[in-house]
Amino acid sequence: MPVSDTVARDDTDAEGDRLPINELFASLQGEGKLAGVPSTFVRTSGCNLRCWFCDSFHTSWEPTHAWMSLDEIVAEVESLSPEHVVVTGGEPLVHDETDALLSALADDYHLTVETNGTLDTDAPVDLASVSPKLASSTPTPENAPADVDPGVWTERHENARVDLDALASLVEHAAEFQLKFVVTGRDDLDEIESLVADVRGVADREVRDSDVLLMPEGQTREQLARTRTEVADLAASFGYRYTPRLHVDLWNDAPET
Ligand SMILES: C[S@@+](CC[C@H](N)C(=O)[O-])C[C@H]1O[C@@H](n2cnc3c(N)ncnc32)[C@H](O)[C@@H]1O
Ligand SMILES: Nc1nc2[nH]cc(C(=O)O)c2c(=O)[nH]1
Ligand code: SF4
Ligand SMILES: [Mg+2]
Repeated sequence: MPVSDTVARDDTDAEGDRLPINELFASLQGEGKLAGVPSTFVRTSGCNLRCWFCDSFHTSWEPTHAWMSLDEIVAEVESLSPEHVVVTGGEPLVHDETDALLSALADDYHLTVETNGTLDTDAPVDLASVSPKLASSTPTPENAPADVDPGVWTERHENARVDLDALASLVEHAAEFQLKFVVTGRDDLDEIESLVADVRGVADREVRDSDVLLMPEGQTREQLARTRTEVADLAASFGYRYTPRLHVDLWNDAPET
């Protein structure tokens, strides 16, 4: 599994606000405008969507986690050396406590939030890394992960996956932003063009083509090898930016990478 299926820590009995944490580790940012930058990753568990391709199965379809207090999370982040912190999930913004975590870290770190763009935040964020989900992400009985029946999630995911107000708020609020689309093939591009036009229509901030990133779908090196050249060619022909998935190239689907 690309994220941890069992969690190597105990629930805290500390006082105060807590978050369900699937993993907390140092690595290189693998995706987006900051690809290659040493970063500490805080991965919350739990999501309001169910992408069929989710590379973090144990935060969405089958969540695992330990409950950690915000003080414990901050202390563990401090014990690792990177100046950049990436708060991800699951969907980190489903938890009210994520705002408090971001506020606690803001003075000392560059903060990236990885979000599916359906929820917004008032907390301080340096890079809003927004990955709106396309129709091609919707789970069906045919594409769902092994041993999973998507059930109500086909409709729930489809209804919830795009919220233009939340997208506008995220784009306007953070110091910097990127719109990072997971691309499965040429058919995704019409929806990306239309969604980017919609965001330009509602957001009170310029969205440049270079803020739009196309990322190949693939949880493993083998899967990425099948999608990345087509996605790179699409980025070149549409004038958008391509982002690799460096961590998959380097460490395949190992946990804590
Ligand atoms: C696991 S998600 C967590 C953050 C948030 N829930 C989201 O979807 O943006 C982290 C990043 O991985 C991307 N991702 C998930 N599964 C993927 C896959 N199979 N191929 C490529 N990117 C994937 C997401 O689109 C997102 O940019
Ligand atoms: N190395 C590395 N870079 C990443 N960038 C975004 C990630 C995520 O899961 O949100 C991620 C991840 O899981 N690992
Ligand atoms: S929104 Fe993110 S965490 Fe949730 S299922 Fe999709 S990729 Fe996974
Ligand atoms: Mg990841």
